Amino acid sequence: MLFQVEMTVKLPPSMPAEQAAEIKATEKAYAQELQRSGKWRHLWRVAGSYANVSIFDVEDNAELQEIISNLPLFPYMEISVKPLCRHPSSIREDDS
Ligand SMILES: O=C(O)C[C@H]1C=CC(=O)O1
Repeated sequence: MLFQVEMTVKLPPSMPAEQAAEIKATEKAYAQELQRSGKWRHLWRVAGSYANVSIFDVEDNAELQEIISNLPLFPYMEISVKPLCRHPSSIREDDS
């Protein structure tokens, strides 16, 4: 199942820079592992924002929830999820 997920990061301004850097590094490793596994299919920065638009390819809603809730930045993000299905005019083989 494919999902579009939008994540907006809102770290508290009071968080020490060292702690923020550690969380971001852990997040990066987790995100890259999920990309290598194929579960996190696309990851795009929203220009001008500390936000991303991502496409996840997971078994079901429960797996998406598990992945997202384990993101190290999860407590500091606003997240929206939209389920996707194949567009009838798509020419891409891997859209479903
Ligand atoms: O930077 C972000 O958009 C937040 C998050 C998503 C992947 C990652 O490495 O950090």
